[in-house]
Amino acid sequence: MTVALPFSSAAAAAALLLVILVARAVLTVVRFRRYELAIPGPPSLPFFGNAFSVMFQKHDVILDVIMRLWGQRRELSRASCFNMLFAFVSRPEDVADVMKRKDLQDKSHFYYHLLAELAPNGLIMMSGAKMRAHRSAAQPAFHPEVIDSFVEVFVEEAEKYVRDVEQRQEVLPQQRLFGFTAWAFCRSTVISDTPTKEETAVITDLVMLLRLFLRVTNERAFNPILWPKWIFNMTADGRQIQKELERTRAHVLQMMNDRAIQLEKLMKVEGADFVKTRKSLFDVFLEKNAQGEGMFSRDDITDELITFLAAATETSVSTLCFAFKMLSIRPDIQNSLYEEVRSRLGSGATKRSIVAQDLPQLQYAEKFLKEVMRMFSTIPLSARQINEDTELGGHALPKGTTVVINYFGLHRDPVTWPDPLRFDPERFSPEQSQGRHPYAYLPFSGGARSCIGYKYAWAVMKTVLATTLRDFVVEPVDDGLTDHTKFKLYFDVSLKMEGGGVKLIPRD
Ligand code: HEM
Repeated sequence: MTVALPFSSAAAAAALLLVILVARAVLTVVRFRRYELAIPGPPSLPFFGNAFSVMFQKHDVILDVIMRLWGQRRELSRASCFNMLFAFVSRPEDVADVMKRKDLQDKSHFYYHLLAELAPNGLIMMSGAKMRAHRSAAQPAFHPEVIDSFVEVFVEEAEKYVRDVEQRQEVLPQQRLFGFTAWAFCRSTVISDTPTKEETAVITDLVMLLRLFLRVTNERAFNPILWPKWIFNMTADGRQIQKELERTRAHVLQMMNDRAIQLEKLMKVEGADFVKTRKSLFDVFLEKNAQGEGMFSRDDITDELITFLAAATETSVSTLCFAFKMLSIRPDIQNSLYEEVRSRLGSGATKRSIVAQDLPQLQYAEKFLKEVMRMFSTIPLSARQINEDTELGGHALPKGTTVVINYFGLHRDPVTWPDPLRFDPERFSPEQSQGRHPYAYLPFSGGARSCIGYKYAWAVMKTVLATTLRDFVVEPVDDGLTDHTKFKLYFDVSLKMEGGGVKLIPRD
């Protein structure tokens, strides 16, 4: 028999429940605050933490705010926001600890869970056994010998790109560098033959979508109202991304399916060793799919194509844009670099294209690009997830904390880099590099989650830089940006600057 509670008893039960819930919430806030305040950091409020400093900012000021509040701190420091704890590390010793520890290899939920909406099964977001399987399958495609075999394609694309710039005589636009890197990537790792019209359209759409997605994701990461997907999908950007993503994914999947059929035919004609000798990244993935390996479904491979294309283009283009801008305002450096290029590739009627053997000889180009990536850390920040209560940099950190690796701060740390805002490629001469902490310079991150494509990136960047300098003088545009310490920097995953155009004046 059920007994109806009199109203007053129901109200008392509800009130008790409410008290318990409030008490639990208060205890959570108090416990969190104890952890938080034990770590040095800028002033913060209970529960809200630093939300009012960082959240709801426009995307082009977030980096400034972060660097102002946390960038100058060498010791591990904390940020917080709605009871989420963030630990910033920027000292080589602490960064080394993060890179080496097995329990700190998973990417953070914060930020990365938004990136994951682009390609949830891509390597950047993966963890555990699947991540290791994908990395080890991809690794052979980035072997130095394989990369050397791609240089011909990089050169063809670079020559195409310089001719294009020559004809149009325009300010060097990012868009062209995106075209160059995207095609160099696709022709070397996805589609071996001359791309069809349909493939061209798919890749062009994908590059446009990536640009939009990364810009919008950065804004969204710092706007909690847009964190729930269903709210974001109601915004104009959200609707556009959803629509474009569905369409583009379907086309990429179709491209994969076509390639799988083509591959099957080629393997019948050329034997099972076909993939082994070619080692194109996506052929290796497709072969694993054909062998029934569960970790390589066609959906996984589609996500990998999107992930690798984003990782390869976004970073290389950002670095190259800073490189060209620096050359335009530092004629002394440009002259040294040109001398190196001329001594290998010649000039005027006797000039030739770059070949793989030239790349290791471009030593000054290497020092210059290293200094570009130090001064303008291509990826200024990345983040890992703490899955169990732990200790880092002498501080207790609870499960759920996000560790933010501050490469931007690491690369401008005055202890490692005296006069850090001075731009000087000679910092990377063998003499000056001696004794430097091995984790003081990490443009490609480090440890088990380091950049898998770094050797590839070197080859692409050196090829396009040398080919451009062989044919053009890089000159500044009339934008008043003559001092690199005054560049207005911001990030949307990779570092960018406002403006940044240069003029390319033909040498001959
Ligand atoms: C200048 C060029 C490049 C720079 C500065 C760069 C930098 C980085 C950094 C810092 C990370 C770690 C990101 C994180 O921890 O979330 C990373 C990861 C990655 N990069 Fe690169 N990258 C470059 C070019 C490339 C290229 C050309 C490719 C492929 C062809 C590539 C593929 C990847 C992939 C797949 C990952 C994820 C690895 C993992 O999470 O296990 N990157 N890159």
